[in-house]
Amino acid sequence: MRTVAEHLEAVLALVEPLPPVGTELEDALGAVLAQDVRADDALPHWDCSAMDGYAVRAGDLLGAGPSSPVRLRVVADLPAGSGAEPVLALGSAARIMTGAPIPAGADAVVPVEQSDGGVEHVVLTQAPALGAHIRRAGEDVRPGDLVLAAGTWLGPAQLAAAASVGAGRLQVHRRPRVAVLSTGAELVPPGRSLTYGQIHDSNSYLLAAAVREAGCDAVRVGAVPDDPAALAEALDAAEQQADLVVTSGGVSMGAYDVVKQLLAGRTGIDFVRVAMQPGKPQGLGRLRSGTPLLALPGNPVSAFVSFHMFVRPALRRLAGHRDAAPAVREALVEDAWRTPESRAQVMPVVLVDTAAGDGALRVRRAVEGGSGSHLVASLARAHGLAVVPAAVQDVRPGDRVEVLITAPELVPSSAGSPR
Ligand SMILES: Nc1nc2c(c(=O)[nH]1)N[C@H]1C(S)=C(S)[C@@H](COP(=O)(O)OP(=O)(O)OC[C@H]3O[C@@H](n4cnc5c(N)ncnc54)[C@H](O)[C@@H]3O)O[C@H]1N2
Ligand code: MOO
Repeated sequence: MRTVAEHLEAVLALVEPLPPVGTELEDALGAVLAQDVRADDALPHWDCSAMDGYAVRAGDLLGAGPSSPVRLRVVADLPAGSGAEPVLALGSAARIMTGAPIPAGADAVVPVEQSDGGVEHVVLTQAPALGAHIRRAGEDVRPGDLVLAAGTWLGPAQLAAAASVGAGRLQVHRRPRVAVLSTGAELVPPGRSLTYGQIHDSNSYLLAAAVREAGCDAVRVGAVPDDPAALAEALDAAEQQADLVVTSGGVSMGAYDVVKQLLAGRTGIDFVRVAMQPGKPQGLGRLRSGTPLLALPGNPVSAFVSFHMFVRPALRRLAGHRDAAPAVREALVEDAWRTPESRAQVMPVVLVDTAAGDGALRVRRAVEGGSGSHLVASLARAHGLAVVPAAVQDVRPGDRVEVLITAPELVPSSAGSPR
């Protein structure tokens, strides 16, 4: 048996970041940058006002106050976007709006609230400090600064940073495309009725959705029967249209384990046992045209766990993330359970509110008494997966575990921030 870390390394060796493509900023959400973004210009571009008010020479207002107002001539009106370049002589002011460039000669801004709001002349009742309410050029970014480094994930704030330095198009790693298929003679699509012995295919929905949630495109091929010829045909089609093929089922010891039957003899494909519960049997390798394949076990919880432990990191690497490991959070365990000997255990858990007030995340098993890899409907309750190392045999209340949050939207706000 190989360790989780060894298997993850073997999985990651199958994939590389996808090549860069040019994209409009608008379409780049969730992609990973394949270029550095630098600023040509300073940001702010020039000294500008942080308030709606009057640009002044502070020296004109020494001693100004509510009982000693000072009257200045207003020589310009400067809305944001104004290209005017007035010069303030002694005894003058410019009406200025937030974001407009500070005129030459001005060295402070007095907010409109400290004035009579005059248009030709203004009466000011405040002596501003030198530089008051002026945003300085280059405070945010200096010319030539690195704004976003290659490898950065692009969320809303990152797109705004790119936009602010004028980058309208970006080079990003192409979004991974993943073909998902499940295997099993017993599988029937949801929406159709079952005969005795049949079940509904949930894994192809589970895995396609997990792929999409990870920011990738999924082609859900659906269920393929336990027939090697049919599977060969489906895999040939899948590998032509995908950067990665993910299957579920048919990798264990059964007489009809079709994935293993078809692929076990092929060079470049291995079927291995990973010291992990659930998710012990795993297949991996390259299909005929070199497309990587990850063959996950068919039990739904095993497939879900395998996705988060192995497929998700592979997707992150394909997508261009420098760090393949998704973020984990440390949590305190509330209940107790035994774990299998010498195997890491990945337990579906919920985050709970204990009103302890110490800010720590606390978890309990999502299913009382069980880590059964067939408990697919119960899996829907879980907020995350606690990863218990192989060396641990007993998990006790108060123990610390690492938790991969898988459903942040389900976590009640009283349980603390899941992210
Ligand atoms: N003799 C042994 N039997 C089994 C072993 C073993 O070591 N020796 N390992 C067990 C473990 S652990 C797992 S995990 C499973 C993995 O089996 P397969 O990957 O071959 O999966 P299947 O046999 O095809 O299915 C297992 C289980 O999951 C259900 N299933 C399959 N696909 C779907 C789907 N798309 N949607 C919903 N449910 C699905 C299937 O009906 C089975 O109940 O092997 C153990 N056996
Ligand atoms: O390893 Mo299996 O994945 O326990 O159910």
